[in-house]
Amino acid sequence: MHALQGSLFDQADETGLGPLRGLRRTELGAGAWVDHLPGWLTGADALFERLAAEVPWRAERRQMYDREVEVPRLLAFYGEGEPLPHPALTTARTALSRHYAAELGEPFATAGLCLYRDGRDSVAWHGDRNGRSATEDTMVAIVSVGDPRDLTLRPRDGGATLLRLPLGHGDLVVMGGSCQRTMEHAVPKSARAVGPRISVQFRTRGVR
Ligand SMILES: O=C(O)CCC(=O)C(=O)O
Ligand SMILES: [Fe+2]
Repeated sequence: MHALQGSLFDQADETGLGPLRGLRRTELGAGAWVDHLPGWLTGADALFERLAAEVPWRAERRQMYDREVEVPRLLAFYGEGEPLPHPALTTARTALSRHYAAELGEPFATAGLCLYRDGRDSVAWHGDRNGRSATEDTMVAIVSVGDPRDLTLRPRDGGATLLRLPLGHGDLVVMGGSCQRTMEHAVPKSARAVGPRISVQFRTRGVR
């Protein structure tokens, strides 16, 4: 289940991290920004396979008006202090906490994981606004492995999509500043035939 089709290029056995100095920032206005670094991870195939096989993925249901619907992706969550499901994720979190220490003022603490099984899985427009992120600046750092999917961003108070970032195998994206309050993000469904993708979101304490 959820196996990678072998179409991806990165066959290194060990998952590793490149330097973060290649990060490029895009300002979105109103204090929101996005940092992007394609191909941060090497050996991303190995990470994908381990996560797909070993994370206790959960299907969730949510109330939508008068009916209960299946959330269109599988989920897992690792709270503060819980061991992460792959050592490369621990290394990644440490590297991100160090890189952003001065600007963020606190470490990344939790990891949310999503598994998009195919192009029908998605996440609808939203901000990660549960907790302090509803009122304070924060950062959400996302590591993406598996088939590429677009992350789209638009202003929360209306308006067209400002940015469409193709997130590929081993890529890093960081949403920062006011992004969770002033912008919304989504991973739209794809009509193309796409294989599975796993997203790992690192957040600070008290932010979901
Ligand atoms: O799949 C992604 O990279 C985004 C997931 C997301 O926005 C969320 O879980 O809050
Ligand atoms: Fe989100």
